[in-house]
Amino acid sequence: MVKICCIGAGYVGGPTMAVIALKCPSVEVVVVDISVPRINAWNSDHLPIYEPGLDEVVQQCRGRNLFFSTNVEKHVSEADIIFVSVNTPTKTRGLGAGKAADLTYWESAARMIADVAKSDKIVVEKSTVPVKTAEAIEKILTHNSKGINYQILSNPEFLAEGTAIQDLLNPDRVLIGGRETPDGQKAIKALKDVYAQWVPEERIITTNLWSAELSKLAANAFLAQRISSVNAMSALCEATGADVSEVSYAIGKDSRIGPKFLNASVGFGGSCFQKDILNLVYICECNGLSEVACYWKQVIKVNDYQKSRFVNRVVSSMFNTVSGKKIAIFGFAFKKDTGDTRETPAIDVCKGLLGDKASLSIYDPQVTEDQIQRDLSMGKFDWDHPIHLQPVSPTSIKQVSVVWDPYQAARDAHGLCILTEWDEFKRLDYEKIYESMRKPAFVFDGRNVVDAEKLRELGFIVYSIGKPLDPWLKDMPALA
Ligand SMILES: NC(=O)C1=CN([C@@H]2O[C@H](COP(=O)(O)OP(=O)(O)OC[C@H]3O[C@@H](n4cnc5c(N)ncnc54)[C@H](O)[C@@H]3O)[C@@H](O)[C@H]2O)C=CC1
Ligand SMILES: O=C(O)[C@H]1O[C@H](OP(=O)(O)OP(=O)(O)OC[C@H]2O[C@@H](n3ccc(=O)[nH]c3=O)[C@H](O)[C@@H]2O)[C@H](O)[C@@H](O)[C@@H]1O
Repeated sequence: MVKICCIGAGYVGGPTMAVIALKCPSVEVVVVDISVPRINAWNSDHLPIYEPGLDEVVQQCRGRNLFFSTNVEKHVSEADIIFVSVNTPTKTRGLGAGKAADLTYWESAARMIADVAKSDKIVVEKSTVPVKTAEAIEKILTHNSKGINYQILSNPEFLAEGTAIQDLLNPDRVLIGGRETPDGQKAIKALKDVYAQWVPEERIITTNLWSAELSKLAANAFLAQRISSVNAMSALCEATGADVSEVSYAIGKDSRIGPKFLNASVGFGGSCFQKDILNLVYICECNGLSEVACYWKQVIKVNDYQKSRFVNRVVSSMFNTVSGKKIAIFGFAFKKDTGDTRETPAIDVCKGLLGDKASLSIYDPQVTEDQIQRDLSMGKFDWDHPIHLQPVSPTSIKQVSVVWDPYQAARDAHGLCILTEWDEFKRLDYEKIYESMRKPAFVFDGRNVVDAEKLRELGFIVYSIGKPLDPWLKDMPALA
């Protein structure tokens, strides 16, 4: 029986291994982590992450050929294939701070593998890493290899949160990079055999190591660039009276452009887009490609611009001050169908409003008060370290309350900001919400989920990203 061990039971390690276990009943899969609470949660009825369809997959396989354990060394030493899916945050100190990937967790995992391995191993990079990481890992593993043969493969993950199970069951492609030696090719085949149990052969792409590593960074950079492009257009739409949804539809009909990923928003979030682009920028700079670095940096600058543009709209529309005013925040997760708040645009928007002394009442169906308070008090990039290394108990911010009911969040509020596109926000009783709010009542839709015209008929003043402006807002221009 092939034995797989995955180091890192997070958003990638957990779902990915669950699907491998589901589709490969003859493979034993053990997911290990240094975080005891995380592993306990994986072994309970309340999984540590919210992902549609995940519970069912885990229920089918757990205890059969899928196991979760904190006994990292035992399972690593017994495995034939070791996936490494640990955090690769942005460095906050020292060389490359604010840009380069922090490979502390990767390096410690590699050193541990070297310490405990007693047989040949295929080590698979599942985390997103800088190009040439495999070379560094190879050095760590082979430096004191005790005659063990290590093959390093790059097998980046392309799943998106909220659709992870569907993405894993039916991926556009699986990418495997390896050495072009006979041993390297043998290792590629071993991993390919695992995926080939359910992924059609033509969707399994094999490349050299550096192409696979770079393809992951490039894919995220291209995706994020698309959002920054449409968000940049949204600003121009507001200035000219064009409607960004109509523009997106019209350009998306061109088969060379395509319709996906063209939704204007308050900005992209998530644990990876910003981190991976910063990493790409750093690699370009290290290779003397400053023009290329500047090009990609602009994607993040436009994203930051979009978030501050939104805050400025809120403040300027409400007579240039939100001091002491209650603002309801609908949605805190970085996108719908996930409880993940890493790098969510809601953090920057809330901080911007708090900076203008607003008092916030936040509702998100999947995010807890503790998480929101942590996010609003954590330093930049701190969120991407293992949970036991994050700041412990944040001092809670008094102007922030978190409620489990959107109607309660909106009661007596002057304005309402929609920051996540949860489907339920489309179905709320906005008449009831309007009645309970202070007047004039404002809605700032950062995701274009509500029907602005209907809300205007109810009496709201509505701002929708990239849409023709409400006459009220036209008179109150917001400069970012
Ligand atoms: N979240 C996502 O949707 C995607 C993430 N990625 C990449 O995958 C990697 C992992 O991301 P996530 O799963 O989101 O992170 P995560 O933070 O959810 O999970 C990482 C886990 O690794 C554990 N860990 C860290 N060092 C360890 C060690 N030495 N031994 C054992 N466990 C250790 C942590 O305790 C944590 O539970 C990152 O490089 C990320 O860029 C790639 C594609 C999608
Ligand atoms: O490397 C990663 O971590 C992953 O990053 C993204 O996945 P994810 O961040 O989970 O979610 P996306 O659906 O890509 O959304 C990212 C952000 O962009 C925003 N977005 C997305 C699409 C769009 O049209 N407009 C828009 O503002 C979302 O609301 C969200 O805040 C990529 O889509 C995955 O392929 C990749 O594996």
